[in-house]
Amino acid sequence: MSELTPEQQYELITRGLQEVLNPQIIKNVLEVEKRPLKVYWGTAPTGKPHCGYFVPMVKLAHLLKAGVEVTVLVADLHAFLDNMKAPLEVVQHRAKYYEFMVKSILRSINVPVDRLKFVLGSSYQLTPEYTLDLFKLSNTVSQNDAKRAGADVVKQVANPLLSGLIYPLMQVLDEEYLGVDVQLGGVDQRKIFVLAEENIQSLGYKKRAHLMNRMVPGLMQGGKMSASDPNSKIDLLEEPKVVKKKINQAFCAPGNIEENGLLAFVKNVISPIHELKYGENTFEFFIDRPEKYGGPISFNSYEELESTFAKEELSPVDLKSGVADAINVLLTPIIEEYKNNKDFQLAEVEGYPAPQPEKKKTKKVKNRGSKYPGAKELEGSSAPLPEAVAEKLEETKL
Ligand SMILES: N[C@@H](Cc1ccc(O)cc1)C(=O)O
Repeated sequence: MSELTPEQQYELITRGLQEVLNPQIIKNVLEVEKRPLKVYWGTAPTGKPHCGYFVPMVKLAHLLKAGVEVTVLVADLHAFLDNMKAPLEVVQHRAKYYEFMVKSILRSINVPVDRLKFVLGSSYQLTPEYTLDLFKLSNTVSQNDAKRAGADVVKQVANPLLSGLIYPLMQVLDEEYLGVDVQLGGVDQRKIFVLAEENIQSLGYKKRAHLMNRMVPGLMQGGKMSASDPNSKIDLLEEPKVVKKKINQAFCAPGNIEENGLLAFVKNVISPIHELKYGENTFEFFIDRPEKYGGPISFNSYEELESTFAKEELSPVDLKSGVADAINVLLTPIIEEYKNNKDFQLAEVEGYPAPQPEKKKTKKVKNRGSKYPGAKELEGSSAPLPEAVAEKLEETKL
């Protein structure tokens, strides 16, 4: 159990978030029930994770520090249902890459990963019980409401498929089947969270609280860091020189602190990571500025960096160089781990770790009050890669 007081736990759990829905549910667990809070964060393995991933990772770090029991849902079926962003045959294999990535990022910011539980969506979402609940929910939620709920999450296309309506309903059910008190996600998940709050009780299940992270703005003007626009994002395995190049091309006008994806990244990613790594209220931001522009300079608080930039005492070129260096420092340990881990590399290239037909390592999840005790942990789940899948993978390479 955590040595923190309920107030300290609550502060860590909600630190830096954009919004919290139903905070009283969280407070009740911490203050009245006095047991560890259970939270899940879901991710659909649709492509290569980018630097925006640091935001939920920082939050998971806060949650673990606060003594929360954290489950990471690798939502393979959701990746499939999201307009086939990942074909069914491929998606489970790609899930492994996501698990490596999440663990690697957390280790890179000094967060122990042994208390994290990974669950693969398809391990419980195909059970008769879940299916029946899905049918029940589809009798409660209107097509319009389901469509609206998915609007910021499900890829919007000219001829929307029915799967886009099923997607949000399943995200609602996951809260119950993962046995949690709270769901965490980016603020882009808000409409699905509200759908859950409004409908889950119709199935006789309890309403959950919702924690919402800020979105990391993209590097170009306007919009969020998006997997579908390569210039707006930096991949987690990006080469240092590519990082420099992309940051150099980023939108950043002198003195403009409002539309500034770089400052937002420092504020929402680099600053909380420094706090996690070096202790509360620690911020060190160094810019190796050439002598002719004033020489090297460092900042001890984000506010100082921001106000110096606002006063135009720090130029966009120099800010960019500092941010690129800081990002490369963040990525180095992840790239190192990737280079040293064959399974991680295979998972990236093929979306799949080496086949191990003999040893079936699938573990049963200890039932921590989850609805479906058969939910499998993702670790070690593997099946041989059929030829057809290998071909599909080739076609759909990230
Ligand atoms: N909707 C989430 C993924 C997700 C899927 C299912 C869940 O239960 C939770 C989250 C995303 O956009 O990344």
